[in-house]
Amino acid sequence: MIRFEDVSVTYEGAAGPTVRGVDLAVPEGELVLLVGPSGVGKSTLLGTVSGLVPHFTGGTLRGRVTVAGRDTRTHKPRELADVVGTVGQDPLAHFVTDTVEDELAYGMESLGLAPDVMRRRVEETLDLLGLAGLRDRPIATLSGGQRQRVAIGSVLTPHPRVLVLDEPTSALDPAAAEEVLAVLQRLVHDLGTTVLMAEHRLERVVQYADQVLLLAASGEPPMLGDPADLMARSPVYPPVVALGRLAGWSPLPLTVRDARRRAGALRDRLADVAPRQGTTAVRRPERPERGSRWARRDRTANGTPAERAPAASVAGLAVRRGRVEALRRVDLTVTPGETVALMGRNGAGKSTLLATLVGLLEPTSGTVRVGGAAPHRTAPRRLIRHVGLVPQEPRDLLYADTVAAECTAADRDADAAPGTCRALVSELLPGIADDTHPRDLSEGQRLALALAIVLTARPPLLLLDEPTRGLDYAAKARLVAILRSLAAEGHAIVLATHDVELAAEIAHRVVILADGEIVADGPTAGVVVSSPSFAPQVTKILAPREWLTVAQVREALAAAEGTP
Ligand SMILES: Nc1ncnc2c1ncn2[C@@H]1O[C@H](COP(=O)(O)OP(=O)(O)OP(=O)(O)O)[C@@H](O)[C@H]1O
Ligand SMILES: Nc1ncnc2c1ncn2[C@@H]1O[C@H](COP(=O)(O)OP(=O)(O)OP(=O)(O)O)[C@@H](O)[C@H]1O
Repeated sequence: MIRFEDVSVTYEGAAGPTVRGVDLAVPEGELVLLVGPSGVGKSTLLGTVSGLVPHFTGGTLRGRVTVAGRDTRTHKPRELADVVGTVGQDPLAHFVTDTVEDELAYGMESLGLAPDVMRRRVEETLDLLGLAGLRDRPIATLSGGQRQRVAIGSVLTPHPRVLVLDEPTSALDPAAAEEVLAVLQRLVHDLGTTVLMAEHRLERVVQYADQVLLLAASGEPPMLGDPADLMARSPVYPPVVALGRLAGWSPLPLTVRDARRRAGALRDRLADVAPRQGTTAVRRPERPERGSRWARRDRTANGTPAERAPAASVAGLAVRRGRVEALRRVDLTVTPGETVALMGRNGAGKSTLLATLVGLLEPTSGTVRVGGAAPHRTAPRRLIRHVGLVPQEPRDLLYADTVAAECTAADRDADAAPGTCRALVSELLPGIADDTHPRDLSEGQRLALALAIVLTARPPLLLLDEPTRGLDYAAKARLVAILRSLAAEGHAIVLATHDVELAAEIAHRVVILADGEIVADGPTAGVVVSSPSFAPQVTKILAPREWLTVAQVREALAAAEGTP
């Protein structure tokens, strides 16, 4: 259905091709999962199928890509619209109309479908993706995950034969992600739709893949094959595979269910060991990790010793956004050194709470204090000494023309030593060039830059909205290390996330929001272990014992082998 014939893409100014030697075919009626580290060229390869590369991105495409027999170089994206539906990483860039219902109908209108067909498909899609309650809403008022659902819905309604999806579940809550993947699988099985999808959170998707297309390193030819075979050699793999590799299981299980069946012997080996809380950040580190730039200072960002006064306190908070009561009766205290994961369904109010803590929204009632000040009444230049937010859309933070200029501005705004921000970028994700336009960065690279800009000011309260969108496992591990040493130094961290694996690794505490209210608040293991949606893979595999991460299991096995 999709044919790549000796394809390579070289962007202007790049030393060599970003993707090279792609010569393979994606068969009709299969779901093929594109896997690889951040910045390796996954979006680029997807773009050659939808025609966005090189028509919109620039660069040179060599070789030939055909979709249902049409050459994507000689057909403009809109001439492919009847066969290919594309969802990019940034849903906002994709919307053409103002409301949910119009957006779902738009693609069909441009293809000239009959009004009754359009009507029926819009209704079907609203139900399928849980959007019925939002049908009249202006898109501008939707939460991140709600937008992503609309973007997916809008490409489903015309029933294209091929779907090209770039991280379609990155902003979705765990249950919504499962629903969307089940819908896609049904299209593949029942209608013979062909799906080519890139995704970093392999724990969510690998079990749905008929084949995996692995881009292991930039410029290396990709490999197409059986998911379990390729997971055995891939540099990126989900926790279930990490556990399988650790335990020496072959073939590697890709689902929690398969892993549970194999886990008997592993459970026996772990029977006499209690999960140590120290491997995850559940127990606060007693001293900063050595060797990290983050640990060099033993005082908080504003130069005072870490104090025990709360980094943030919220009492009786309500926030109304238009017609929506986004938060109600919220009480929350975050102390220095504590990492809190804010979880909950799409639209539950997580971003609203972060925006209120950073003064972007005003409380409708109740009080919010950050470092003793009311954020919405504090001047931004003063506020950055207390609190910093990495927004869900890192783009919102980026204004300059180059990575270097962004970093210079960040150093200046934060009164940090020149080079501070740039060093952070390299620490998070090596290999980002100084003169790159932030627009041309890959999603993961852009997040690394936004994060570095905020961290430059070393705010005592650090807020992160979906910080692992677009990050591969290695970048995520580096982020975890950085956040842990910040917490150890006394920074308070609140992260809104759908990434249950991240919460298990790093959070001392999990707060679950539902419909604007806090419905659970407690130590991570206690909150996530009993939840089918929020439990990480290792927990599900080794239940009823409270193991959370592969790192915990690895440490326990090493200790058990070390003892006679
Ligand atoms: N329009 C462009 N002009 C120049 N360079 C680009 C452009 N688009 C992407 N690049 C570069 O090409 C490389 C691959 O980017 P791409 O977005 O394809 O990676 P990716 O594998 O999708 O990454 P991620 O997982 O972070 O989304 C990156 O180094 C990026 O900076
Ligand atoms: N500008 C706005 N006007 C009206 N309603 C809004 C506006 N922004 C957000 N909302 C609504 O407020 C509610 C909370 O949104 P919020 O973005 O805080 O959710 P969230 O938990 O961060 O969701 P997600 O996981 O999808 O990012 C949602 O129902 C959303 O549709």
